[in-house]
Amino acid sequence: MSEQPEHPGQQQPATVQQLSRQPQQMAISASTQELAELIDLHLGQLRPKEPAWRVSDSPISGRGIFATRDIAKGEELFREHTILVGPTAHRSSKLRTCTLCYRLVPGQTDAEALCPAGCGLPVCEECGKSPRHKSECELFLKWRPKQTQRIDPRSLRILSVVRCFFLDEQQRRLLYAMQANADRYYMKEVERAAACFEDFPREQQMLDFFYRTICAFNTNAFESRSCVEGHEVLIRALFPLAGLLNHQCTPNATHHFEDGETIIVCATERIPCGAEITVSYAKMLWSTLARKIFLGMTKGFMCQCPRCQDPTENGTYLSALFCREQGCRGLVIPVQTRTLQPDWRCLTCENVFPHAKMARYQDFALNTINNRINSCSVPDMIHFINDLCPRFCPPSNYVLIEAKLNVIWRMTRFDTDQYTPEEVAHKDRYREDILAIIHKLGAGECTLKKLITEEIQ
Ligand SMILES: C[S@@+](CC[C@H](N)C(=O)[O-])C[C@H]1O[C@@H](n2cnc3c(N)ncnc32)[C@H](O)[C@@H]1O
Repeated sequence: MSEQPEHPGQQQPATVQQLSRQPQQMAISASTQELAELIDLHLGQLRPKEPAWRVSDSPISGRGIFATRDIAKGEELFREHTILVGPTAHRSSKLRTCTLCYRLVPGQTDAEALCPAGCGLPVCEECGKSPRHKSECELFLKWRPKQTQRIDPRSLRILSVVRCFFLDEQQRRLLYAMQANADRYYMKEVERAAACFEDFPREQQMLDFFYRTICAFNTNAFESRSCVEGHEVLIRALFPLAGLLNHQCTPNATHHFEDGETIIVCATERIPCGAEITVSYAKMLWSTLARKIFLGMTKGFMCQCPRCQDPTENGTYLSALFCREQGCRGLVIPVQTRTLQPDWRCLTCENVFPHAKMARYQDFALNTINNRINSCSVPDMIHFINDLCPRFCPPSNYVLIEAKLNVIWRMTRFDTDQYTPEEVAHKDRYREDILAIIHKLGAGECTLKKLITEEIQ
């Protein structure tokens, strides 16, 4: 459920193997009814008097959220505070960010940003005096951090998990009522954190508690990007209600963050009474195979939604590649929809091609276009999209669409006035192309549409 998933790539054999083993789910300690009650308590004042939704068992998977009346397009469905949150602590992020208010801590060095008590957590002067930091500081001090002059991303990342210590009884029940897909690999996060302390807890019960929390994070968490005093903050957060939203590739709802710790879910389409409310965990414009690989690898399921079952993807042909038969430049699309290694058929000459061959063409397009995205200026990118790509990639193919999106982002977010009128006209045309795809997919007022029409930044 992350905001900007990384591209899953295509057809590495390991991926296919990984996908064939479904993750085991850890025991869930509450019935759907109990879960619904715990969620009501968790929402507190944010629970509307008459919610437009209810929690119930889902035909898609496990539990889900359903409309209790007709919901209008664009309507806000709910807003919710997180129960567990902390910095993602990616190496690329600014680590000198206060762990409570997320402001950049003044100073030039890590040492200046770290809590003077030696707990190893960056914290601003004000938050350093708060009872919340005091309890976290005491716990980290007890474990004896090895690094006291440098911020260690491994110990910073475990903070969101360690915060499960400070949940009250009711919140713990809620945490244990959330789905948690097990994967022994997740234990690595605990091991990496343990290496940062002299006395990290070793008791099995404690390690199990951390492990389950990490599994709940990896199954349900949102990675939110927000802007605090002009600097970008990346945090991962668990929202028990939003975490119940199941996935559809063309969903009827979307989310955004008010601040990193509050999520807002809105309808992108009219949702009839009784329908399940869904969001997308993958990028809207990826091809079906790219989405399948990503969802299989990160969430352990194969989506069976209507879009996944339509080889034309509502006539968008996001997967299409060129036919390489002599004299034919028809569009080739995957035939079967329930496999990761479909046959592909040309819509013009009707020849059928094995997946391995088409996967090579797709990989070539992906790598070539990604290399350009990473190395080209905007004018070069426009020339590449308009004049070179059409030689090897149909205009409908999703990697070419991603390249157009990249040009739009760069032209609207950075140095907006340095482009020629022709370049701006190309950008506007790309935007129209993408809006037409969003329309064909039936994606309504999705976040992507709002982003490219600059309704939101
Ligand atoms: C964030 S949870 C969604 C809520 C979950 N259904 C529950 O009962 O708590 C994500 C998990 O739900 C399941 N899921 C969500 N969407 C799905 C879909 N379209 N098809 C199959 N499983 C899905 C997968 O097991 C996934 O790992």
